Amino acid sequence: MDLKVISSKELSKSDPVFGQISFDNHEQIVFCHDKDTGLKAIIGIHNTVLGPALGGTRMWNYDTEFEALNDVLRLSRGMTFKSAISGLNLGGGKAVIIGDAKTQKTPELMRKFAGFVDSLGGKYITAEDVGMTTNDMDIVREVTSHVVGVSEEKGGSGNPSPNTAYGVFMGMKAAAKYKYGSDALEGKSVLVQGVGNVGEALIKHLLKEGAKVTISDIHRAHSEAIANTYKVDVYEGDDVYSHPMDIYAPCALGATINDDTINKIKAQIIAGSANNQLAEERHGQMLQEKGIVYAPDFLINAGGIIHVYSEIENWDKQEIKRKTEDIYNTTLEILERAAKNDVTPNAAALKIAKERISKRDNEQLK
Ligand SMILES: NC(=O)c1ccc[n+]([C@@H]2O[C@H](COP(=O)([O-])OP(=O)(O)OC[C@H]3O[C@@H](n4cnc5c(N)ncnc54)[C@H](O)[C@@H]3O)[C@@H](O)[C@H]2O)c1
Repeated sequence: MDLKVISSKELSKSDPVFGQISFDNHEQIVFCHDKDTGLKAIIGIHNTVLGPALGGTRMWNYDTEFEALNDVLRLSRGMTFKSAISGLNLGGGKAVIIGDAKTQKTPELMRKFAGFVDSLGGKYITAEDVGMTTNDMDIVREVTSHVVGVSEEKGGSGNPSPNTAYGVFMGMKAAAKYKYGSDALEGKSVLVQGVGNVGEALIKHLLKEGAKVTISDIHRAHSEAIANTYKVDVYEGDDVYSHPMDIYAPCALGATINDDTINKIKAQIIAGSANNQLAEERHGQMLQEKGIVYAPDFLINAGGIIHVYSEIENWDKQEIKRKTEDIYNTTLEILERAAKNDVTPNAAALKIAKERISKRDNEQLK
């Protein structure tokens, strides 16, 4: 994405909403508040040309409201291009709830939030994101039908994370094919940063393929537990970006490829699940100059949305798998196209996504 990551101090200098740096012609921004439950949420609908705006709800203890707004603007925009590049008939949206998911999330708060989602009449469809679980989506489902990522017991598709990890694995293999001429990951050293829902599932694929996995997670006890379970190494130093590795898989939070880290990264390939990995578009150019192959995040982490979208299209498990495996060919195609046209893979992927939206927009105008 070509949006800057800036501090909340800088954000507060801009106009409160439409003047924000991350505002990019979003169609609708909904501020939701409920006195009794303490709900403070923002729903961002970026674009609905291809279909209803689908994207998860993130619950995070933002330092300021500016940060929450900035996040929902960036994330909803990313969803537009993720669905477009993946060939889904969906627009881009996202919601953020301001608060600590561990201490402030209650069923009542989730029901109130669901009421706001319902009030949009299907223009926005929610799902889980950071701080949310399938159980929370089951609660949302009690109030509104405009939710996916519901548990299998309640007729949904269940946790999307394993499928996100499978898509990332496909994208990583395609990047390896492009870089090394073979997509085998056997013997390649891969650093997985963030071993939560997606990171852990990714480790399983990597180990099965014979990769040498090192993990890093801010929660020490959790990373040690994962290391014990899968017999992988834990990164011990204090500068993970300088760690020698063939492949860097960012699976924690976004913007880890930035001015501070870019000159340290020694990997030949970057392929991970985190949204908005490039702090700014120019960091994509810098990676290219360094010869580092970057598999665009919004392309290779689409396994999750493919998974939950199956609830709308009634796809079975085979169809979900097939569509997720398509990420391999699309990634390879985009890397080749980017090299041919001397643009970054991110720019090449974004161009295809935007063309699909424009085409549909023009058809609708006819
Ligand atoms: N879950 C999905 O299906 C899905 C789909 C698309 C994109 N993503 C993105 O992938 C990323 C991971 O998602 P998840 O569902 O696994 O989240 P998660 O919350 O389950 O896991 C994130 C992990 O990262 C760790 N972490 C946080 N900051 C870190 C840091 N600075 N260094 C190292 N570790 C750190 C956390 O301790 C946690 O273990 C997120 O950016 C998410 O938006 C997830």
